[in-house]
Amino acid sequence: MVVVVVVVPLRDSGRTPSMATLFDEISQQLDFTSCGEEGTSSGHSSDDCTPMIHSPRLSSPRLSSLRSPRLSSPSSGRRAPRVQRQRSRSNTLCSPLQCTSPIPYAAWNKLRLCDSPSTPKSLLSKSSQPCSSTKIGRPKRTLCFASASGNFIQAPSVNVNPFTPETVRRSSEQQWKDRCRSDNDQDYGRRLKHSLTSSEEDDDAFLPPKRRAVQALMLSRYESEFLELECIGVGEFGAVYKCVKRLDGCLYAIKRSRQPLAGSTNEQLALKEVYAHAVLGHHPHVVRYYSAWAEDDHMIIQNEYCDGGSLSDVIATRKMREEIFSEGELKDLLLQVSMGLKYIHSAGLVHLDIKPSNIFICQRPSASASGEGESEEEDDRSTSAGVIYKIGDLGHVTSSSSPQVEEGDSRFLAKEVLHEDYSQLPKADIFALGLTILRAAGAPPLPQNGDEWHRLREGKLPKLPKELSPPFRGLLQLLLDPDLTKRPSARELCKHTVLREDRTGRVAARLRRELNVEKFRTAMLEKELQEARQAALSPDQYHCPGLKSAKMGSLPKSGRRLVGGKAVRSMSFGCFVNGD
Ligand SMILES: Nc1ncnc2c1ncn2[C@@H]1O[C@H](COP(=O)(O)OP(=O)(O)OP(=O)(O)O)[C@@H](O)[C@H]1O
Ligand SMILES: [Mg+2]
Repeated sequence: MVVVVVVVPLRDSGRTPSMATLFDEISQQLDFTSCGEEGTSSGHSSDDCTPMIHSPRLSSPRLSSLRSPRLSSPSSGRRAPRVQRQRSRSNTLCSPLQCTSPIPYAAWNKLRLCDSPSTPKSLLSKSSQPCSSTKIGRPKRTLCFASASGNFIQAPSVNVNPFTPETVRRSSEQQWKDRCRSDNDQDYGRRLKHSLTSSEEDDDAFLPPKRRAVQALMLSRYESEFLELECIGVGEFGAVYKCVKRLDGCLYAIKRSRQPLAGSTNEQLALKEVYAHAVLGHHPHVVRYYSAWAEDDHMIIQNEYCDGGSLSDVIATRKMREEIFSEGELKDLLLQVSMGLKYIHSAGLVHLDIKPSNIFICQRPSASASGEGESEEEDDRSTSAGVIYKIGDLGHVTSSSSPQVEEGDSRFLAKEVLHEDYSQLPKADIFALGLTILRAAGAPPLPQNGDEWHRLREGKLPKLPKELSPPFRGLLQLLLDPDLTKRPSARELCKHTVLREDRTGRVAARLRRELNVEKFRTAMLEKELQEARQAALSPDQYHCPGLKSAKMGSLPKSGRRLVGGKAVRSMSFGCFVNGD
């Protein structure tokens, strides 16, 4: 246990020191040498104290002129002074180099002494507990920050992701408890007592309602980390920008919510999107997520940039050129999106906003498109059409077991969702996927309501510019079946023969090639073996260091290659025939 005693030598000023003078004196004695940690205990992120990442490049007129006015104004009008204010505050409180002037009394007035044996660093880890509740043997003194109202400011708490398996488990446990509570009032008191004594804290820590609102605690990370190139799309929720990350030089799609977040339903949507991305991890057919943060009361999500735009863009372009997707392309599209959906559904989630503008295209396979999340169905994807379809815009994702449904686009909405039947939500994604394929096949724009809307939900397919083969049409019909139990699951679609027949041909060709290579390799080994046997039978004819081993029935050592032994090659023995 270390007790830090601050000795304040009072100057002989000829007057009794006031509290203000005392604070000024103390502030000159204290040395804030670790701004990263102490700074955060004040409720700011470590970004508040980052003079070392302040690059002169960022403030150069050339780059600032490249920044889009969309993100830097008009909001920057509000943001700039705030950033300035935070910088100056952090300089005063944090930077060891810039702590030359005394800390103003106003700032020190916000410092309270409270009872805790913690250092500022350990305070961070205990930030969820109020200072007064810290259990200690005897009073110790340390510094906490207090807000203007006199309340202690705790380090930012952590949001609860409702989609993690642990949260889902706890959430359904809680639901079960609630059900039991209403079923059996007599039992209620006993269980309440039990839950209070045993698991109340745990539940509090895991249940979503207490999640913290998104706060703009940070500086403009967007501007300092990214160079905006262009706006690539505007959706209902946000605008999406193509950006280069200054550090790694790679392209990203950065989505920024259009409306301020705090307390709005947009905030819930934004959080849902982030939660879902974070839980889903990487899959070749789901747009990859890198990071998310709040800035100026707007959510910013950094995603993989898909260079082919959205399926909706491609449908529009093709329509203009009077081109339509071939049946092979449509099958490929259906198969790839089914793989993405299979992955999402297997994580216990549903997308609920599948439509062409939420399916993205990568022309060139990126690192994330190869190797990660591969399953047995995808091993020959590289030989298929050459584009990768990815499911994006996870703003409506919800858990299939305890759904909180925010209906997606009504044009793609399954009827059962409208009727609030959430018993088989994955099948709503399948229905929306069926309509998406029909749009790609050239179906006219879908209605938002009315008779035509209902006709589609009765399983009546629209007229297409080019007839599809009966098996494929039959499959699409199944995806739109009014009886949701008849719709195939994403898993079944991934294995469906109609979608797999092309693949089967490709796999057969690849297997034939591999078989030929293996046959050739076997022939070479047989030849090698035969010659080794011959050498063993007539040892006088051979003088070879590997002969001994050849006699013992194995290949001559000198004939073996240490590197590339399995590669197909012309064979040569490194031995000499007597007399040569
Ligand atoms: N990762 C990406 N790569 C390339 N383009 C993208 C990407 N993400 C979004 N876009 C473009 O931005 C548009 C809007 O994106 P997104 O669907 O994520 O926003 P949204 O506001 O949730 O849309 P909505 O709610 O209307 O579906 C897309 O249709 C697409 O054109
Ligand atoms: Mg969208």
